[in-house]
Amino acid sequence: MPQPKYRKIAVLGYRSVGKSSLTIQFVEGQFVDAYDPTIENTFNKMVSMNGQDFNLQLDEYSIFPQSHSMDIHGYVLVYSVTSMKSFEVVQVLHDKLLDMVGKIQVPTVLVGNKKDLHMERVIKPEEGKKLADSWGAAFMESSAKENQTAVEVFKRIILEMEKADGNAPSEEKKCCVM
Ligand SMILES: Nc1nc2c(ncn2[C@@H]2O[C@H](COP(=O)(O)OP(=O)(O)OP(=O)(O)O)[C@@H](O)[C@H]2O)c(=O)[nH]1
Repeated sequence: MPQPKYRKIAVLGYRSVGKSSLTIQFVEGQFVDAYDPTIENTFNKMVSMNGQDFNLQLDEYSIFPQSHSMDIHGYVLVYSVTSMKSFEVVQVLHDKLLDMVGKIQVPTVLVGNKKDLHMERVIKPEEGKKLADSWGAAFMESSAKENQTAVEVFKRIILEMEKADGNAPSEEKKCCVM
């Protein structure tokens, strides 16, 4: 068994889009209904994907992570499908982070969260997909109420980081959360 790979992932987005909820759903398997504003928070989780263990550090930020940016391996950029403002903010964040890392592409998953709130939706899936395509990033919609979509988000960013390392998958990878 190869050594676990340590991977640091930044979860970024406008306030109240569900960064904490998605991360907690992935790490602890539960949905927290209360809103507890976070400025910065860190979680750790071991995940196994296709025979490789990943020791994930998940850093959630509501402000831009100026000083920590250099050692981040992948970005989960979150907006809420119910908030136009959050969709605008995620574009600003993406521009800023490319400027900061000085690359034209970094492993990124764009996530449209709160997809369960059908009546309040203002951003269509196609709009999110189009934006992610323009970045060369992956796109997903999620609901932090469903464990499966939260797991998919983090499975996807692992895949994007592996691709950036030249480890493109030959087939659909299996992911199991430990
Ligand atoms: N219906 C629904 N509510 C959600 C979802 N994700 C988060 N929420 C709710 O939205 C509110 C904000 O969620 P948080 O996870 O605290 O959002 P955040 O992005 O971490 O917020 P900040 O800490 O301010 O940056 C909470 O009341 C959550 O319960 C979702 O997918 N669906």
